Amino acid sequence: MNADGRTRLNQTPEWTALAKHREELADTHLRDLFAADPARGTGYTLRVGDLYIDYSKHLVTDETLRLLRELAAATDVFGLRDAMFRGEKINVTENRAVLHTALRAPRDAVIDVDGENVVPAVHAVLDRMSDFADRVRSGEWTGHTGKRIKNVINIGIGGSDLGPAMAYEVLRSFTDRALTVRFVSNVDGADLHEATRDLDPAETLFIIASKTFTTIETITNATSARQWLLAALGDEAAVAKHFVALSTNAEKVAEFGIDTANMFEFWDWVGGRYSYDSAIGLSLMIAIGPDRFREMLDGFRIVDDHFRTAPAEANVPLLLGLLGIWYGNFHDAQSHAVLPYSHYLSKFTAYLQQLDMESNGKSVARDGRPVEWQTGPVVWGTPGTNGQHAYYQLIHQGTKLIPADFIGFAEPVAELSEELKAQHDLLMANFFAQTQALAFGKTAEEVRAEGVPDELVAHKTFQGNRPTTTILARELTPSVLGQLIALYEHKVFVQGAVWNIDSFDQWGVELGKVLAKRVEPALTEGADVPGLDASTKALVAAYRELRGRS
Ligand SMILES: O=P(O)(O)OC[C@H]1O[C@](O)(CO)[C@@H](O)[C@@H]1O
Repeated sequence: MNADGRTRLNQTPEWTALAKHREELADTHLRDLFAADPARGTGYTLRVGDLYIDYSKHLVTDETLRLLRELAAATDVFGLRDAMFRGEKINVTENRAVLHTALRAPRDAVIDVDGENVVPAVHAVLDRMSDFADRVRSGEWTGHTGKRIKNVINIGIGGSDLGPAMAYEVLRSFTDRALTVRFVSNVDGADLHEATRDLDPAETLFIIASKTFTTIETITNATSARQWLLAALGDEAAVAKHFVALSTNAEKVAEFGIDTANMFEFWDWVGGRYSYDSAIGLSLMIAIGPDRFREMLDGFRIVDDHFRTAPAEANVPLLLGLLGIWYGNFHDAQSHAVLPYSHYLSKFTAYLQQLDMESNGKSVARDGRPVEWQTGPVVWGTPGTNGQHAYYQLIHQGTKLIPADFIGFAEPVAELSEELKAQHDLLMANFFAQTQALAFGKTAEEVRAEGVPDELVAHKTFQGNRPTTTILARELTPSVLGQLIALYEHKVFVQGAVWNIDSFDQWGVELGKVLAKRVEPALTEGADVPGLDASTKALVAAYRELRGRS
């Protein structure tokens, strides 16, 4: 038993039953499963909102899915889900509610945290953001010298960067093309340099995005941005027209020198990696306009409602979470690939890396005891067609099992020329061909029948049996983006709930931050930093020598 009264996951009968079932299926190939059930291609599909989900190419039977759902029931995934939606403090190590779902709740919803309904505050901030975004977009909000704002630079890192940066890329064809929108995250000065070098400070608005407003990378970049602005405009008063803040920490925002009247608030019950539909999305809202931002929120809500109400057999986030558990815990899969067949989704997987790996990269259970089971996978991937010519070889014929999500759209983006739209069928032909090849492979007999010489048959054989989920939507819209993100948010939730870990803290990033602060004086002043290990000490000495400092 755990301290929280739960039987340890790997000692539950449901876990043992899955392990046994896995052995029974060891010799079953996807070819067998499809041969045994001609309706599998349509039967193993679900819909949520505008998303068509095909999970037929997974190494599962009805019995597998039943056993996985029993594991979810035994670990009370839906109980924890309801607690999350109710605003209970399920982030146990930080004693916080987890309420990103309140960010897209309708105006009349009531969600209490510590006895207070948070929904009116959410909508008040959304309304302020909308007003501000409209003023920037229309040119009513000008810079200090009266020039129109033409450039928006979001300075933030992690959850204060990846979400809006990803969504801006995804929805680029919906953006105001007259605006230049850039994202600076890296404390490497090159990032800010490249983002500002061709811009006029008088036309540039900086959005400083930081939940805590203490993150050193962001504060350092924001300070440099202010110097860049003031070097050109020479008047401290210019900051008020060129800097706004997105944060939970009004005190630190004021300390930095941004008027809190120019601050857009969010709350400690919004995790950084779950925050781009909060005030953190301001740069995106300026780019696409408030209406499209709200369409995106509607998309999130469609999947929230589905996750909250759909029965286990039809619940897509539950299914996707459980499939990941099937491979990670019962097939030793170490990673999960996300492979979008859309150029606009080029930053999608990078965003999911934080969402998934910062949430579920944990090795102690909620009761503080070490887990004895695998938790979150390594999430990776890039747009599919490029990946085909790079790392797909390993997915097809390597020794590792890599479950993958394929995401594609029936329609090309509306603004493409007819000629470029005509390329879409080729893109999607690749999309469908890849999951077929991964699932069914090519047998030695089929290779031989093509007249391939004996010595090459093994090389040209594809084992197949590589599992994939296909997620297909008609077109890439703000709503569909919201649906996709909520789908992955809740999938990550399901897995954390089964593994009994706290998916909403991130203590693992702290040590490096503390050490960086300690090491810096060793680099700059040659200070003798206590506690530096021999390797790091030698590296610091080499660095100083290379910089001519010793
Ligand atoms: O928004 P903040 O407070 O600057 O934090 C940025 C990021 O840093 C982290 O705390 C750790 O990397 C993330 O969880 C967060 O998204």
